[in-house]
Amino acid sequence: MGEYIIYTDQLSKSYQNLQVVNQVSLRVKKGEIYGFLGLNGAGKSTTIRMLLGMIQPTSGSCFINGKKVSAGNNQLWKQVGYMVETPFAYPELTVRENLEIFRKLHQINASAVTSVIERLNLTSFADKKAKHLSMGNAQRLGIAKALLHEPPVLLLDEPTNGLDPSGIVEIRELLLELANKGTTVFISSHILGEIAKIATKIGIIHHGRLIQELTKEQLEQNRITKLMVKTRDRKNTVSFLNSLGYIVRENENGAMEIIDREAMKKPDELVSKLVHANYAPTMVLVEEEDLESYFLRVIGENGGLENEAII
Ligand SMILES: Nc1ncnc2c1ncn2[C@@H]1O[C@H](COP(=O)(O)OP(=O)(O)OP(=O)(O)O)[C@@H](O)[C@H]1O
Repeated sequence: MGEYIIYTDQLSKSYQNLQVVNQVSLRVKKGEIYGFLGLNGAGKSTTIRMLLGMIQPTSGSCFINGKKVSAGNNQLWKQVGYMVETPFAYPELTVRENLEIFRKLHQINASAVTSVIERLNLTSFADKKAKHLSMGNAQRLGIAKALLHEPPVLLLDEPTNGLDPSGIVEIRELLLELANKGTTVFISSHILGEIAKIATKIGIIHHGRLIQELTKEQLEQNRITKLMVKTRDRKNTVSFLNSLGYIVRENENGAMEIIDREAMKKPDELVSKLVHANYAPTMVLVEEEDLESYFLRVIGENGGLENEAII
């Protein structure tokens, strides 16, 4: 356990008969950015709330920096900065006043507020009431609060919700900088593309189970390529390809998309079969599976999307 900053052992949570987190064993090392991915309702927030001692697990346990997480462990809060789904703020108070309250509560030095405001690009909103902030800036305030005491561990639930593209880049760079300095970052999202840009490790949770845990490098290796083909007679080409055992779907550009490991290895063979059957391709493209497709494929291989909100 020693080398892990965040460690959970068979962590489980049930509500009535519904098991929402099922024997999740997470291992996160110092300085790692761990991307915790899952569809809506997969169990991400419940796991994060257990890591923060906000919810009692039904069974199993979690440790942060070697200390067991429990509701009464006040020391834990010094180690962890967190932001869970809705960034917490006093709506009638300004950004600065919100941060001041937190600063006094945790006896942090006075300069911390101004520096975190600058860091999160909130200077021009510092005197604005929290209730008048845009969703993206409210999110920044939430992250500012999490960072105020410069904790060694950051737990962020969907931190880029509501941020515009430049805000997403800013937060990404900030998290990378923090991780480079040794902060351990645990970040949940349902958008793999965004997480993959910064995460050094990725865990995929589905129906409460951790179905895959892999490093950035493994993710690259596991991504499969796909073959895209266009012909002049799409309908019959699809039937022909189906008769050969290929699963074909139409993509948004009207091309036929074939995901098949064997076909990828020898795209020329597939093309020559098409030519011989009089379905000569007007376009052939080999494309690497995008991260979103990878995520959905892994989930599909583990029980599929039934009863899920599609992301
Ligand atoms: N207090 C509760 N009582 C009953 N069921 C709950 C409770 N809290 C969460 N759940 C259920 O647990 C499941 C997991 O919820 P959770 O919020 O952990 O998912 P999530 O992965 O964070 O989803 P999202 O991306 O939508 O936030 C959901 O089916 C949810 O309805």
